[in-house]
Amino acid sequence: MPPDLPLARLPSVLEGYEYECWEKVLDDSLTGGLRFVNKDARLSREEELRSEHWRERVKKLPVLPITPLLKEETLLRRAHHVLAWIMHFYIHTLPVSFSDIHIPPPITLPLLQLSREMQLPPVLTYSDTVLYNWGFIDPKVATSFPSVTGTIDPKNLRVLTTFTSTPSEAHFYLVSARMELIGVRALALMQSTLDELFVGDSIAVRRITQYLDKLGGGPNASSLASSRGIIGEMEIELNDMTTECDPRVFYDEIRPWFNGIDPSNLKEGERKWIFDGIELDKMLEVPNELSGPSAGQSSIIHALDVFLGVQQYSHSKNLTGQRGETNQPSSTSPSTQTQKPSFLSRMQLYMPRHHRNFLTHLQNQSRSLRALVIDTLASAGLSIDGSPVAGSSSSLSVDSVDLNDALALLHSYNAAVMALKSLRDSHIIIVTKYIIGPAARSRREEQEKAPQWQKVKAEKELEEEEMDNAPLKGTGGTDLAQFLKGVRDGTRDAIIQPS
Ligand code: HEM
Repeated sequence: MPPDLPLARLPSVLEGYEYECWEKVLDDSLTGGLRFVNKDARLSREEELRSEHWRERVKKLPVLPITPLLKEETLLRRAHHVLAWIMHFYIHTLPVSFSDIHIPPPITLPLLQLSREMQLPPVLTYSDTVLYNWGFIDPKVATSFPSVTGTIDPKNLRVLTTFTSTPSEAHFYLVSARMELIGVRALALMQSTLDELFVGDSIAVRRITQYLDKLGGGPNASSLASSRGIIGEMEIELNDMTTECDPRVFYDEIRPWFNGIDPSNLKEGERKWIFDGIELDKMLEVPNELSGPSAGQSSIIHALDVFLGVQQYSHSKNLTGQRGETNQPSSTSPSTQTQKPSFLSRMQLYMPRHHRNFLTHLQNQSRSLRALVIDTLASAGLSIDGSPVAGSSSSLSVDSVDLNDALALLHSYNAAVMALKSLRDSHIIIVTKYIIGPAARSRREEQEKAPQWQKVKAEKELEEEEMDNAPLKGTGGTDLAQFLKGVRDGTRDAIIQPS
């Protein structure tokens, strides 16, 4: 989460350019009751006209330069937020037709230029829907907290922009935002652990054990503020999704607005997105990453994976999220010939650039936590099952660690890994409730409506899909159930077991 409050509005005029017109068009999309359009949408004539009128206004916006926005990161973030929301509203309110979707130059040019500057795709991302999409309910209470993200009261957050103005949508973003806030404390513990790893002596081992207990609710966590640890707190927050986000509203009304496309692999019936006016700026390239937002683009859980040395099990390089793959550590997977980027590396493209850099920095640490655990066990005379263990760089020299200290470190480390696995268990339950279940319901309803000859065909298709490992797609085009279970099971496999 950014330590600064996200900008709720661009300045009306900046260096003589009126950015207020972008904000106004976004305001009107929010208050104008624009409806999502697909082949089943039944819009009244009045709704059609309203939506058409709004899109005409978008087309007539002036093409504004982004130079005045470059002087502050918060301006860039707000501008990306505003233009990406307008673009999704624009695309998803267009009448159904067979022709390509044309995004008008007043959106194309500044959005592509901003995205180039920010190294983000020109599409709605998790940072637009969560990281930079909040304000305080009560600014007075907020200012009584120091301006450090870890101390923001999660109950004092409100959402700035939604597609549907439903409480379900606001809650959907707020749960993620609160998880990010909890995660800020995890980042602080990671930092302290990295410092101790540098020292690497027996005192460092004891301190790291305590940090891990705070993170994962390990054996000594009962004496701490939260016996579930920080990862456990994140899981509790995730489970709070069900209190105010209605799965039906989420699946039918909210999620469709997030839809992006994979330009290199359009699905049947999907329309190409053409960025009109792109040729006017020679520096711009036709975008090839246009998936919609997904919490898979959050860096906090990936950071936990990398920090715990779990990612080579949970997110092997071969795990692309595409159909029919297994989640094996990359060195042992039979499918090394795959050219597709891994899920993790694709999602990183949608993260703010400094989040991406942070993950790379974590990954490139010469001293890893997992290696410390293994080396500490070795120094206490314990070995690990079987041949060399992935994650042991053996660059540490941990001398004469007491057996009890080594075991305490091991148990705390394993508890943190299991806490992450448990978080993923809960996530799978949530995804089942919010996507897999409703998708099955909607397929059944479609089938019931269909004439008899189509029913026979649909039944066959359903059977094929079952056999093909439930190939329901996630936001980022992942093969959902199989992918998420692979990540969860991979996390569990990272447990260290001394022989
Ligand atoms: C209704 C709530 C949620 C739904 C329906 C949902 C759905 C999904 C889906 C479909 C994926 C697969 C990747 C993709 O195709 O985008 C995914 C992955 C992921 N989601 Fe969620 N998600 C929800 C809430 C959250 C929250 C609140 C977080 C935490 C910030 C989160 C974190 C992740 C992560 C880290 C992944 C990558 C897989 C992994 O590392 O385990 N999700 N989610």
